[in-house]
Amino acid sequence: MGVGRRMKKQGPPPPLDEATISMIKKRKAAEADAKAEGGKKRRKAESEAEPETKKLKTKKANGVEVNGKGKKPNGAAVLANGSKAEKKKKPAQKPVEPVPEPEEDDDSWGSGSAPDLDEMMEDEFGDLDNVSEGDENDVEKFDEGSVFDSDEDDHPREKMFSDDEDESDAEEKLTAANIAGLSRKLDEQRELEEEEARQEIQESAMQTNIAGDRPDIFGEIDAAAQAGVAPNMQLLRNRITDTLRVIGDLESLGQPGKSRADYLQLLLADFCTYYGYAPFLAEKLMSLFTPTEAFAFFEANEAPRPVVLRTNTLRTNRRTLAQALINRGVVLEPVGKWSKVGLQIFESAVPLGATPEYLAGHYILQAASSFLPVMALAPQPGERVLDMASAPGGKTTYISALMRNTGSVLANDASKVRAKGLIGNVHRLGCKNVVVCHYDAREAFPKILGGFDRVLLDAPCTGTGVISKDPSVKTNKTERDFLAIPHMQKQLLLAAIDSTDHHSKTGGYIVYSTCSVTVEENEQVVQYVLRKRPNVKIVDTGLGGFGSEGFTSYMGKKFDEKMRLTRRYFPHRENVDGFFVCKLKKTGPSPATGAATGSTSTAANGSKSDVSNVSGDDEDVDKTPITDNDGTTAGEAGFGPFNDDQDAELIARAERNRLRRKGVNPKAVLGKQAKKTEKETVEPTASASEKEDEPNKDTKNVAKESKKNKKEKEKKKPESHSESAKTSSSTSSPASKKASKGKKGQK
Ligand SMILES: C[S@@+](CC[C@H](N)C(=O)[O-])C[C@H]1O[C@@H](n2cnc3c(N)ncnc32)[C@H](O)[C@@H]1O
Repeated sequence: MGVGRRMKKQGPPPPLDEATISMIKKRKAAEADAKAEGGKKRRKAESEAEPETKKLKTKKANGVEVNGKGKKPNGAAVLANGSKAEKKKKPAQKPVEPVPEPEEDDDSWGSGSAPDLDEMMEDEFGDLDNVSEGDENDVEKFDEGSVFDSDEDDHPREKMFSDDEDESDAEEKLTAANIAGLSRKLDEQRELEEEEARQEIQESAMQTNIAGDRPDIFGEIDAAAQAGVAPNMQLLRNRITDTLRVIGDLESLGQPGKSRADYLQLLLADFCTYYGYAPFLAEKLMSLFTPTEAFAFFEANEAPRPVVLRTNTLRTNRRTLAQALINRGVVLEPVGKWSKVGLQIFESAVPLGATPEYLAGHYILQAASSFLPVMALAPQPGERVLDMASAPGGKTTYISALMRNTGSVLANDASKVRAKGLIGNVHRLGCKNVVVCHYDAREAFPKILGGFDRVLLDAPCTGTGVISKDPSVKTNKTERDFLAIPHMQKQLLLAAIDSTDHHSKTGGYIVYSTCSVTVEENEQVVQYVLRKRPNVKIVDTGLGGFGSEGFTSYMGKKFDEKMRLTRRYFPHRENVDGFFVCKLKKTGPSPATGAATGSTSTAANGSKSDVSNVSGDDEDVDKTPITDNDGTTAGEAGFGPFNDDQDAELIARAERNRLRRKGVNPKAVLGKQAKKTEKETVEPTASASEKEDEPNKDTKNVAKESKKNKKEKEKKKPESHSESAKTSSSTSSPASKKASKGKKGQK
């Protein structure tokens, strides 16, 4: 694994890793000091403290509650004892928190207020303990502050993260091996930073002509162009930094006759050459930032984001998983306080996609930013959730885990091939509440099914937030893509809204997300649906202060004021993939624009939903195939309507296999069944009418009466006899058929 680059600082602030590494470093140094003081001294201190320790040990070993945190298993006590010394260092080791958690009073550590025993025992995994040990207050506070819907306080909330909680404060400690690994990585990183600093000094030495002078940057370009040589990348980079400096102080550094626009144009051209972007895309991306920040963004796109995995709480918990992976030589850390299930990987001696834990579904490799839409969705146990564009299922399986395998998740993806990968993940991670289908979501929802409590639309997008993963985005997207893809996103989001049950007691929420940073695919899409669907409003994502606010204006366009409640994430700011998350609350039924097709939909709870067919919207739906981030085209894998015959054959085969597994001969059972069915289809009307007649004697009497009348009529009209006999034979039972045959024979 290319650790060096992953460990690299990627612009201020780098929340995912730096703070924790220095914390580990400090801890290691403190441990080394302690060691140097000598084992004897420590042993002496320990033997002095033994009576106290023993008491605590015995208490824990017996499962006695400590500070109301609930019983602990016997095995935990030994480790708890072992980690005592480190816990006392905790106040000095407080890591940077990208998302402040309301229940944690960080200042209390510094202000000298005495933390209680459990606080003393907290470490990086300490965020898990409060919940797992049944401290409901802390859980509720966490949920309100960082995950749950802002306006859901009326509803008693289920604790969302208890599944991923760990019990033993002792096991909170990373092993010595992990600490050593992290420390080694830190040393490497320090060397790398020193090298970078040396290079920067060299660079600035080369730029001596800048200081006080007005650098002739444009002249340099002309000279290079005249010489007809390929640009020297180092010089190009220098010119970028020079240009930025001039733009920052145009008055004293700008060339006479050159405007800010000239310098920006030059900067854009240099960005394109240096980083290899199509000019229109570089311009689009540049327009999101100040020139200096744009540089940081382009720079961050050149380095991979940290490798992160999500603990599958349906199978294990984060501490157990961390320990198992550490034992396999993986160097890791919790991803940050904002997530209780993420682990950031620094180094691994084994392929992370092939460990026994991976194969057993204990985790999924998933970008940190893609946790966020699911956290914003905040699915509740027992709900009906639709994941509209779900393959390969990173978010679906997280939804399923948060719902603790209850309720139902309909995981849809237009691509059949990708849906297969999704099925693989669903099985591996043990998600039993997921149903997979592959429709074009614009057509299928809510037409086929609607009335969901929550809908996630993690929309197909241009992928401008994940350029570090897929650099081809720099050149393979056209200006047309930035019209066609937002168009599709709008249609999908309308479908998502119309598929949501505004009456839902627990939900009525829609989360829209993309891994793109352009305004066209984010704020503009949301603004469009707000106009088309006045029955939705933007609500707080519940993701706290992590990320930046969405734009309320862009290039002269004004957006809804609440757009600031949406969240943007950038590689250079949060050190995660570029991402956009918006949460909407449905407040009333959608306008019935579906009248064009006259369709009504079935709600996920079986009732008829307030359908409004998206295709009935007053816009044309552009069905041009759109390429996904991975280069495949949605629906290219033969997406189409269900094939009933094919399905029947598949169902029959599955049934035969099921019987064989049970040791039953399918021919015997199915043969009998087939005969029975055949029999029933020959005489369906008679038997059905018999059954219908049974409960009501009056009906029987009426039937007898009418038979009598018929017979009388037949006697009166012998010429019509043969006809009525035909009719009766087609609807009567075999017995009556025999009788009628007999009569005929008699005749
Ligand atoms: C960003 S990816 C989804 C990633 C997924 N949510 C996850 O977390 O693993 C977008 C997905 O949308 C699917 N897609 C594209 N057009 C679609 C459509 N019209 N209806 C449903 N899905 C579509 C693509 O096949 C692709 O898998």
